[in-house]
Amino acid sequence: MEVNNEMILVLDFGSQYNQLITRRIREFGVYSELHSHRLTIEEIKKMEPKGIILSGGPHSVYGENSFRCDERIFELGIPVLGICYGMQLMTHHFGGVVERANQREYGKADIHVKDNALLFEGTPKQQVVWMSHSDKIIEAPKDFEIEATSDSTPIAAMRNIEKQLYGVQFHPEVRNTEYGNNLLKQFVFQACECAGDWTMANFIDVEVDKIREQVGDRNVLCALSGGG
Ligand SMILES: NC(=O)CC[C@H](N)C(=O)O
Repeated sequence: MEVNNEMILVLDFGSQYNQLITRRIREFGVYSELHSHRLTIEEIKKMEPKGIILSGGPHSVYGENSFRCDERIFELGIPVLGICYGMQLMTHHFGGVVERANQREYGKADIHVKDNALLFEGTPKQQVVWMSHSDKIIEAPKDFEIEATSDSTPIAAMRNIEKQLYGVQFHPEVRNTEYGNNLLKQFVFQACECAGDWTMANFIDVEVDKIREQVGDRNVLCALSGGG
């Protein structure tokens, strides 16, 4: 049986919304896994992800013990989307400026989207997103374009076209972000060029085939039900 191996890797920096990211992507028909930010570059390469998402997280990029990932992921030639803390980490790595703020922005915000913003294709110029952050980016790194702004967060989304890097300060995985699903779909299908023919059903079929090989036809039901 033909198996679709495409996978979007989500690196976990500790946000409470992280399971939702993989859940949404699986709902689009693309397999996605959540893994620790501590994965080594070798482990990541072995997984052959079609794209990588850096999640949000409670830390500040300037903290001494803040979670980090192997920054060589930015050089793999694979599209990367940074969400909130993930975007701040990307900014910090590429020499942009993240401002440490004491005031927290939590709740809905209106953003204004620039023309030709890939992740926002097909959605209105003015849209509502869900923000949950204190720090914010006040200077995008060199070669990054600002794709969306809001009154309180001037760099709400950014992109480096050549390196296929994307960042959003808000949370597209949360339902309160009006076009969040659309944004994740754009990343998965346009930026990462996934085919999206994965379903839970063919995943189970593959497992069944593997079990059948091991235990033979007659015992496969038994093995599946966990009985003996
Ligand atoms: N939700 C997040 O990822 C927050 C990022 C960072 N800790 C901030 O406060 O801005």
